[in-house]
Amino acid sequence: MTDTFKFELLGTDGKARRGRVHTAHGAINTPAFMPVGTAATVKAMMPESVAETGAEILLGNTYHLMLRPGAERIEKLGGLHKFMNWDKPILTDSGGFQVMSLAQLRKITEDGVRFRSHIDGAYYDLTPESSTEIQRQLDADITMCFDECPALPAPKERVNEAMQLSMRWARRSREAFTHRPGYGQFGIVQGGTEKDLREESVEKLTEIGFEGYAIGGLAVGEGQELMFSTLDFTTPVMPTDKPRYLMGVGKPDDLVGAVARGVDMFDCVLPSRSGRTAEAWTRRGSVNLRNARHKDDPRPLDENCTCPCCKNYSRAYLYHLTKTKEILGLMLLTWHNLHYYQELMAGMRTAIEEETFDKFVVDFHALREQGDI
Ligand SMILES: Nc1nc2c(CCNCC3CCCCC3)c3[nH]c(NCCc4ccccc4)nc3cc2c(=O)[nH]1
Repeated sequence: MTDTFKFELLGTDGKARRGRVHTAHGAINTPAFMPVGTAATVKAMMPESVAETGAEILLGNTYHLMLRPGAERIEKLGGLHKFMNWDKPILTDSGGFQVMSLAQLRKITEDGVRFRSHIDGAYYDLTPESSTEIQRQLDADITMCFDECPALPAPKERVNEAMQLSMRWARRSREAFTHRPGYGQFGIVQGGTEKDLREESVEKLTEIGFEGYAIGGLAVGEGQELMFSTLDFTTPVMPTDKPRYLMGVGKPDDLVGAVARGVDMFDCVLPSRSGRTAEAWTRRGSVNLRNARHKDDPRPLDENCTCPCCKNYSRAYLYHLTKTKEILGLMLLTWHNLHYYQELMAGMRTAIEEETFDKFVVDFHALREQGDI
């Protein structure tokens, strides 16, 4: 446990960084991948299994939890850590992004967002103040600013409007934040793929001052090349002594490319969601367990993987579980994918420490070109 929120930069290799974030509920080694626990659970996983994969922090979600079971209820029950039996750090997103992607109807005004719940059709409001308060009630170690993330492609004028609104909301979020030892709030850089807008957004957020800075507004349809080129001119102007969190990213090769461009933290539904759609991620690429070619295959998913799925089960068995829609299939594939993502991050942390990150990247891509896995 620690009493102050802080980021230690432990080493660098090129633009790649090795660090450690200290929070009220413990430390997070970076580069870090944060599994997503949308409705206070990482789907198909027990919390102790999530910890066993190596995850040191997971994500909760303001949008889902405010609708059901309600932030007040979770607060009364002792907060999200107790509610979901996870005693390590939790980061909660501010809900704005989920409103735009999930709610039936929504109206954005200067004050915030009014939306209709996708669950019961009732109307709700989310503002920088109410989002920040809900995240406090959830007792999140890391709170995200309330922002507006425009879908891409979008005209520069639209991207600028969303960025300027998000910067005004960032100041309101900061003013509503309750400073407590070990708890931090991250600003979210917006600006689409526009260099000048990204630079202005970083400038405005660092003027307000946060414990960390997220790069939002990406992984929304711009493609990997534009995402990487945006990182190329955004991370260099971000504070070096604070964590950088790229939101919603991503596939394994996205993670490697973004770490190489100076990103420290990531979250994505991909490893858990694809675990439920029978897609397994391995060091040699992805494997679709619905494919009949696995029907008689006695080999594990990945001979080199040490997860319970690869140690004890064959592809033939995983194919069987997939075809029969057995719950164990979801559990094993989710566990494998989260384990693989954590192994990938651990490998990058070691490579940066040993200053062999360039070789890590070469080996990572070479393995994936072999195909036929
Ligand atoms: N505030 C905020 N959040 C963003 C998010 C949500 C990050 N995940 C939260 C997490 C909380 C718990 C519930 C789940 C979500 C993003 N996700 C993506 N791409 C995802 C692209 C993607 C990747 C794989 C599958 C589907 C979609 N771009 C994002 C941009 C922003 C942004 O600017 N502002």
